Amino acid sequence: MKNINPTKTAAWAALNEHFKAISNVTIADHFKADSNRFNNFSLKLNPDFLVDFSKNRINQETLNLLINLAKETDLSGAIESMFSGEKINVTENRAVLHTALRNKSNKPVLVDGKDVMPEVNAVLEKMKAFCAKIISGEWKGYTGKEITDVVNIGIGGSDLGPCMISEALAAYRTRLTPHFVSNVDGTHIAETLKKLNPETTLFLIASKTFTTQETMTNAHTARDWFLKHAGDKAHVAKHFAALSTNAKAVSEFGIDTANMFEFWDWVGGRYSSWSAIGLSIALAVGFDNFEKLLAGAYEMDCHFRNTEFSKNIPVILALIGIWYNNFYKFESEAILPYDQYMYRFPAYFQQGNMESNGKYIDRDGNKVDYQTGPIIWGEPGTNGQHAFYQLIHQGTKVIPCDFIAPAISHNPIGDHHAKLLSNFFAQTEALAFGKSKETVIAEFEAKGISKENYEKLVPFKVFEGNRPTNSILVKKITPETLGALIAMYEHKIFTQGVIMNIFSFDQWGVELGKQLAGKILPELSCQDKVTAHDASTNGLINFFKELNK
Ligand SMILES: O=P(O)(O)OC[C@H]1O[C@@H](O)[C@H](O)[C@@H](O)[C@@H]1O
Repeated sequence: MKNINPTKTAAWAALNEHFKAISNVTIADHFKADSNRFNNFSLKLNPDFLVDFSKNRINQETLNLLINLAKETDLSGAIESMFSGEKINVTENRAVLHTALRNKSNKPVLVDGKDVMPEVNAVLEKMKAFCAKIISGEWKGYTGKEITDVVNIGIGGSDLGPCMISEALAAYRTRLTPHFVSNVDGTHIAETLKKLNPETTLFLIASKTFTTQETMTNAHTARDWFLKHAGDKAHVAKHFAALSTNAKAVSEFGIDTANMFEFWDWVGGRYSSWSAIGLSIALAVGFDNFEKLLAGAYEMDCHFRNTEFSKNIPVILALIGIWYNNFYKFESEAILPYDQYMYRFPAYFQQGNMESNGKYIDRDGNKVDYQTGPIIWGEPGTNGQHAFYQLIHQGTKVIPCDFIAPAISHNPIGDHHAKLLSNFFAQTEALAFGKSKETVIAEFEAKGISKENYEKLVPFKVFEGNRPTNSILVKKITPETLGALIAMYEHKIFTQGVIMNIFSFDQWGVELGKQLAGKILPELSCQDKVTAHDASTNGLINFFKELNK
């Protein structure tokens, strides 16, 4: 990958000039100027997957210049570097190959001259055989009963993806009930264990490193709970499996390596749901659906790798994001799924995006003087409408939003879905086009309300509009569609990281807190007052100790 400061490119200078010329042009103006705007500013991955980006503050010139930026920063070269297994995660000296995990072409992908596909396929086969045994009931617990519940114990990338995907595909559930324990707060595991019978529970200890404090603490608590009931340590093999890159730590924990599902250091934690970390997904929705998820992601991978930038969905979404974050200085983006099953999707990409691109050091080790990753947040529609959309419509901050919806519901009850989707369509229309003072007045007058009664209310009821959105409308949230959607955001994040000249696949920013927590932990149980920290931290720790006396 070439290290190019995006702000030093000719495209950036041209974008600056273009921004001055266009910043007062509204989304409504853009629609007036182009009667074919919907067709010109929307793309399809396939007949069932549409991305409409027409309700943005862009015109063709904006896109052309942004595409020049992608070309000048060598996005094409970077895409090939990633897919072909180059060690683009430089600070950890690793390749970045979540795409190999769903490489349905099975064409070789080389890391250090060795094809990774045979290992990838072997683990998939092992997962498939394991799922078949557990789901069919052939696998029995220590008292001879079938497994009924699967508890994934992991955190971050070893939790958010498995949980989000298992929930998003809940309509495809097998007979197994999945549970997810992540927080080191004892409440999380305690409340989960209350619902479980040790005779019929399978624990998956999901940790790339198998050293993460939260996960190992929860794993030990789960094992103690299990052994309290089962007694004999020999029974652990029937009830614990590990998903990890660290075979040594797995066997030290006491899990038979026959029950270990391996992945590799070239799979980033937040990109690992496609690997053995996805075992809880495969158990929850069936291995065939897990494979369909991979196939959907592969479709998006091929689109991303082979499509020219002007028609490339993740690239276009990434460029629009850069445009807002850097030129308009809009700081956050909301992801708003109009699908209840997808309720964890925003949280998933909060990690996906913010842990990947929340960085102020560029690939040369210098502090950047431009914006890198945005703040990502969101909730499912329509709940958000009755909570925070007020600010999106009339606040002083502009928040570009992605609206995501399926045309067909898994639960077609009465007119629920029509109502849901009418809101989905209405919101992006309202955000883009708003409501003028004239319309507000006309509405009052149509109701026969006198001017002196409505006059003071008018400013509050005006919506200035011009709030940007993307709409992603798919036929149904199937495993394939979900796989494609996830891969779409992954590649958007990758594209932004490449252009912003940062390393998207490390996460050094999470280390300092862990390091300090490690120092503080023994201080919490010692008798003496602590004095080693700043006045605030000392004061807080000492007050905590007092409260615990
Ligand atoms: O899978 P592991 O090794 O337990 O790591 C879990 C998480 O640990 C966090 O510290 C990292 O920031 C995440 O990226 C990672 O997903």
